[in-house]
Amino acid sequence: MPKTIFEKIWDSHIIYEKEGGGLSLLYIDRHLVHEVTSPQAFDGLRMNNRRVRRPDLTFATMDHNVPTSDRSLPIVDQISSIQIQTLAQNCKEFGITLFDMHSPDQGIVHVIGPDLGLTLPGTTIVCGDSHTSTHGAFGAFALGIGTSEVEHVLATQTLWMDKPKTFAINLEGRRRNPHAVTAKDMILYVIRTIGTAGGTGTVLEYRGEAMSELSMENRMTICNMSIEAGARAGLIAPDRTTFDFIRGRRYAPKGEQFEKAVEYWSCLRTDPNAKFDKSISFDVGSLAPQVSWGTNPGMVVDVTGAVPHPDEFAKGNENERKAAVRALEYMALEPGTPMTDVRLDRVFIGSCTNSRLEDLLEASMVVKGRKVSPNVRAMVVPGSQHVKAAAEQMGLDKVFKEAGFEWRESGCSMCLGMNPDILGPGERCASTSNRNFEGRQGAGGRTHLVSPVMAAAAAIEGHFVDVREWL
Ligand SMILES: CC(C)[C@H](C(=O)O)[C@@H](O)C(=O)O
Ligand code: SF4
Repeated sequence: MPKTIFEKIWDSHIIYEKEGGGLSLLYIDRHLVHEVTSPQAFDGLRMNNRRVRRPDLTFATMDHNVPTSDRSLPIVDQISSIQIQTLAQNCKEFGITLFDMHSPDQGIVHVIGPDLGLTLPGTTIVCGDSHTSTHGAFGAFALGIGTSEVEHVLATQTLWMDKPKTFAINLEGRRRNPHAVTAKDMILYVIRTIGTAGGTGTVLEYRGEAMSELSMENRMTICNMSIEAGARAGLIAPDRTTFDFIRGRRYAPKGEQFEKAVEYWSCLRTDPNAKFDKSISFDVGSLAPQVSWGTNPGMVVDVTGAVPHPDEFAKGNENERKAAVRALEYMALEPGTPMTDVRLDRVFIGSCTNSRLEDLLEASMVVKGRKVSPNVRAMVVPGSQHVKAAAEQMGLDKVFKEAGFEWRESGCSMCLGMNPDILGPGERCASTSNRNFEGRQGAGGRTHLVSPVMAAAAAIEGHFVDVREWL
């Protein structure tokens, strides 16, 4: 029977499956760990006198709570400081490799996995973090799990789960201006269309002409936000671009092993007649840069559009209309206002969605030779120390600093308010991250989700602009 790539990975990892449905037991190839969702899992192991089953398949980093300023200084916030120390102690006690705050390999968990070659096609990857879906860009089944599941995986290297359904997202056509209309715009448009619950219970497979021309960085941006469409995971079949990215990375197979792996990885594609439970098609040819106006990642318009009126949603359902009213109030926006008139206080280029080298390079091209608007405070936070070093080697730090951006150490930073980088109440921010929920970047802060080039242009102008005119 023809199979989708997801079904191939699923079938090759099943240890136990009950006839007639119910939970299945899945083998896990890679477990990534960070400081926020792991402390209770390790406590659970200790209480039951258990060890970590496969410390060699488990890797940890510190990302959510770490400051992005001078790391030789003590961490002021008590909770952050405790979480960080606890992770270090747990990794030591249980024999897990940790990339700590001072390691040259430290970074956001979903950036360092691919950086280090820990993320490989055809594998199952879990982490106590919803954006684990990022790793699906390599043709892996990668999903976020809760803390009790983290404990289960630590103890057994397996996971109980319901088999998700499959959902094909066909992205066809070619973008007219791929520098200005980015992978971020593609995924924001998908979520705007299918909604934040559109992918519930499914694994999204992104397919089509528009996907094959994307770099791995771009593919990661797309898979990263699968979770914002409500999906369990998102994935993309691996191809030459994938194999070239992996070759030579620290934990990737080497030499003959690599060639053998590529042979296997090349079979990881959906068979021609395989059936998806759902499918939808998009033409990206005329796609415009996207900007979120509300408080969930589906509340998005074209940058050339205007803040919508709640009545536009009345046809859908009353709850949507009410959500729009509340979102507009929180965001302090008037219906009908052109998006290009929305003025900003802050700009954040970073997060596991858009903090890789290519993101920073693209943004730097917009910034080069220009100055950040005097009304805006703007920062760039590379996703990992590797990204930071590579960007510095290319002189990108200078481009950003000369324009008036802050250039910081790697971590989750202002993507969420778990470290010193936060918005003040009422501050409005153009952010390259993935969530614009109320208070996400700090209590009372207002988030607009955009691509790195849009964020860069907005920093310069002090408001949104159609970046197609710049690039
Ligand atoms: C802290 C963590 C549990 C959380 C997640 O799972 O996504 C965070 O990374 C986020 O982006 O909100
Ligand atoms: S960068 Fe943001 S979305 Fe990504 S793991 Fe960190 S907090 Fe979560």
